[in-house]
Amino acid sequence: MITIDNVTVGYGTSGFVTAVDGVSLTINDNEILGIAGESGSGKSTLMRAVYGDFSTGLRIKSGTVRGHFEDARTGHAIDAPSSEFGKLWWDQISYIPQGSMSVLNPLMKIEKQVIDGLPDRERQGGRRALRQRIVDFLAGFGLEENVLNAYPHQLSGGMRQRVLVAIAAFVNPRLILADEPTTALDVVVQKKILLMMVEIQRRQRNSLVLVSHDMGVHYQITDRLAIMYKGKIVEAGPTAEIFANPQHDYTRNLIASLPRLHGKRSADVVGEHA
Ligand SMILES: Nc1ncnc2c1ncn2[C@@H]1O[C@H](COP(=O)(O)OP(=O)(O)OP(=O)(O)O)[C@@H](O)[C@H]1O
Repeated sequence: MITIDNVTVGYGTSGFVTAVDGVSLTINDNEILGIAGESGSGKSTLMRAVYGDFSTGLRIKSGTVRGHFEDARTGHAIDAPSSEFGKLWWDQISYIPQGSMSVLNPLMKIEKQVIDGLPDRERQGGRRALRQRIVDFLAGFGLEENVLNAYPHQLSGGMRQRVLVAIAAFVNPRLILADEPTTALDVVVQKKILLMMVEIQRRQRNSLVLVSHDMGVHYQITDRLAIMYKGKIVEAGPTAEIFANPQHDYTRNLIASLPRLHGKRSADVVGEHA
């Protein structure tokens, strides 16, 4: 679905500060791919490059990020570099950035933000019908209709985060990029939201890339895992294999820093809640 080939990404117009250094990685159809690594290792930068968001001064210095999708309406293959991904936002790719409060407009009610953010075609059946579809969809996330009438500050952090996940999933994109979607939340709420994301992925059979520094989260829900260290991917592979046989010292340290692996892998966890 996405091929990242030897990509070097950084910031700056006059100078260039490297944040991601010669990374190659594939995002496959129908998988949950985890990206782990310490703060500043380049995880968010890699996500922005994969999303094709160059608004932060981000620049791909060398290498390529290419997407391979299928147009849901025509069935035609779409093959594009990340500089053209803006056209694929919503339909094919959606993004849940870090920090719900910084993403949601504090001065605007949720309803307006959700509806205004959707592509025009979603509004073709009329605003009322769309609103009802959103209400039904939010119900699946344990969110009641009155959430739509609220301003972001009137919701808890967990509710805001669920709203963001719901918006990202509503139009059934083929790829959802989630950058630390639950980091600021307590573990109970975190678990609920992650389960929701796993359930969406299993239902929509799309791809979810989950950035988290929490190896426990990766152990529980990801199929494959890439470990970043100082701008590079130091190892990548099936999550179970990386936990069973970590190759890199940094990965070994990350795993050793976990207090105890007491969780179950996603199939069991989701099964319990099905
Ligand atoms: N908008 C920006 N302008 C300039 N430099 C940036 C910008 N965003 C990130 N960087 C730099 O790029 C490097 C990688 O940052 P990035 O946010 O991608 O790491 P991260 O692994 O996601 O960290 P965290 O876990 O703290 O979010 C860091 O040195 C950071 O200072």
